[in-house]
Amino acid sequence: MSLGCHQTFQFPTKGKSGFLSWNPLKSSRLKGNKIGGVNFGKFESSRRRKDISTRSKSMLGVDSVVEIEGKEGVNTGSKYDAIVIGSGIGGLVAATQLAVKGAKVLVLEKYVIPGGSSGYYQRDGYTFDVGSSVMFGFSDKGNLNLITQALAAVGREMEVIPDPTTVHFHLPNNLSVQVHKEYSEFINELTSKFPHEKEGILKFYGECWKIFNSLNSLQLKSLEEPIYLFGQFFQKPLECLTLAYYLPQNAGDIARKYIKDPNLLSFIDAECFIVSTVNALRTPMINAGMVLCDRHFGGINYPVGGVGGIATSLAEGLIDQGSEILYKANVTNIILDQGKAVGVKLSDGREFFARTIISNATRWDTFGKLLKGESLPKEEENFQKVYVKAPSFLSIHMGVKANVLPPDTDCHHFVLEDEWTRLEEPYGSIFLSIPTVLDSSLAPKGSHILHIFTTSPLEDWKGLSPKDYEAKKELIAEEIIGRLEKKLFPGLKSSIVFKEVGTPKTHRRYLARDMGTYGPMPRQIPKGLLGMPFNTTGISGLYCVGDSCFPGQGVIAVAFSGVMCAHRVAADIGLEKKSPILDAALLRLLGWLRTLA
Ligand SMILES: NC(=O)c1ccc[n+]([C@@H]2O[C@H](COP(=O)([O-])OP(=O)(O)OC[C@H]3O[C@@H](n4cnc5c(N)ncnc54)[C@H](O)[C@@H]3O)[C@@H](O)[C@H]2O)c1
Ligand SMILES: CC(C)=CCC/C(C)=C/C=C/C(C)=C/C=C/C(C)=C/C=C/C=C(C)/C=C/C=C(C)/C=C/C=C(\C)CCC=C(C)C
Repeated sequence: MSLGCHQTFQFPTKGKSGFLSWNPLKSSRLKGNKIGGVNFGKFESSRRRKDISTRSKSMLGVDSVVEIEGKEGVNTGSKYDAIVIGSGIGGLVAATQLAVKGAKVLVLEKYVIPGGSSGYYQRDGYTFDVGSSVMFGFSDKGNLNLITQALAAVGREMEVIPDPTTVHFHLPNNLSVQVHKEYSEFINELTSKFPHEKEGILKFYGECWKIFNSLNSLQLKSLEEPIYLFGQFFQKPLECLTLAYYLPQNAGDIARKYIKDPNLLSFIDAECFIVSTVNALRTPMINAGMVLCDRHFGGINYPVGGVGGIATSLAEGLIDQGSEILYKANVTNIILDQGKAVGVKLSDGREFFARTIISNATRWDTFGKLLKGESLPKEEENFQKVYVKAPSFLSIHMGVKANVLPPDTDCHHFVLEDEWTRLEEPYGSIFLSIPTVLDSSLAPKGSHILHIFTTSPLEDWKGLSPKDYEAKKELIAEEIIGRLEKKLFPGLKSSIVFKEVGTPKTHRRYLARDMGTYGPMPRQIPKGLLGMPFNTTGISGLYCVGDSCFPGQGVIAVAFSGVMCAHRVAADIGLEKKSPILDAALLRLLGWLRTLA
């Protein structure tokens, strides 16, 4: 796979057989369980898979089909009930949830494997996670374990390794805080650093628990579907009112009600920054409540074999349901007919049609690139007024000699050494994950993986000659590694046995995200989550899913957006209950609420 002189960061490698050499099945199991009255056991699905795959392949007659399999859909007009553009976790969850409801779905993915920023790649015996290795929503309890539930819906489960510490913070003034899985241990640790703020700490995190417990008590479906929404209000009025109360609020304001110490407030900024790329004053309280408690409730669990196994398992599960996924399928246009989205066109000229189109590309890509020549719908104008693209990032994937890590090193670290003001600056904060602390099978014996990343704008990498680009990558990587050597691991530089650096250009190219963006971030102080659009769009038949939809960035967040999207689409194509009159009223109300943000 040649990437041209601007990229050294290559995604999955091929094994001797010519197939992708990583076998996620070593960590993903097919469950022969009953879901929705249908048995999704192995025999049934593989039999169905066999006869369909031949038919679909000859129908398309193309070599670039990596997997394309299907069955007759429930639709009458188009061959598909839904086309999903992109196979990030958001797209895959929407696709699989629709498929288990009985829809026939086609997922079109530009790259050669599923997962997007939750994908993987392999080099020299290492399996690297492309993006974050911190998995929320992957436990075996509650209603918020959306990753576990998404896999189970298509008869899959993955073996996971619980992480005893979500993250180890290394902050200015030598403040070191380990976020233990046990809530009481975390609170003891934090209050030992800020004894004068014990009450404030308990009150702030206590409010987070109020939100988490309310969320965890609901059955999560589309907030744009009135029969479900009003039903939840009826069944759980207190919980729904609690969530409605917090919906327009931000974590920083609530923290300031109880906490005065500026260092502790900065710590809460760092807590929020790692999940929203902005400080607490700009982080929606609902999102803060979700992540600051899930890590203690269900805990952070790492999938054996790497994060890439989640997407691979979902894609396999989708096929088992008789739906299809096509790789190397770069969608360049969404086709409209009398203002309704009816199909897509690929860069190689092929066209596919469906009753609905779901875009897992960012809203900037969807409306800026895929809908050519259309004026921006009012809703999208509002979105772009409230949200901007967060910067991209620089990632360093390294293999190091195992003995450079002290015993009991934690898996995830966040480093900001000297000045709190550098938190949100490019290259200011460093994220570090060492997934081999939990799963040693990801690296050759005697070595560890270090995945280091830091925010970096695409502008920094524009207009450079190939030589200068390479030199800049080396220089910045050297500086970041030097900081980690000084702060955490003496001797780090000399222990490196493998190193690959990805820049915002790499992320733009491989994740197909405009400017390589990390996701949306509020332009100014937002009204919590109020301004974040859900899944319907101003174009009939077109839906969005992923991190530029409610509730925003994060694998668990996009999984929720996938669940919501599938429910709304299923109602619109007749697979779930729907009330056109209530729909129109709710969608108008939600549209109006967003204008208040
Ligand atoms: N380092 C990190 O931790 C990191 C980096 C970026 C994003 N993220 C997180 O990952 C999640 C994003 O998930 P997501 O589901 O929104 O999307 P995603 O960006 O992970 O996946 C989108 C997928 O759509 C494909 N795609 C885009 N445009 C396409 C086109 N025109 N034709 C065909 N395929 C196309 C891409 O190749 C990609 O596979 C969020 O949680 C985000 O915050 C994490
Ligand atoms: C409709 C209306 C108007 C109203 C009504 C009321 C109600 C009922 C409401 C409801 C609501 C809801 C349901 C909501 C929900 C929400 C959710 C689920 C959310 C979620 C979220 C999540 C998130 C945000 C997540 C995130 C995460 C992330 C981003 C992560 C990341 C990570 C990383 C980056 C890593 C780090 C690393 C180191 C440190 C190394």
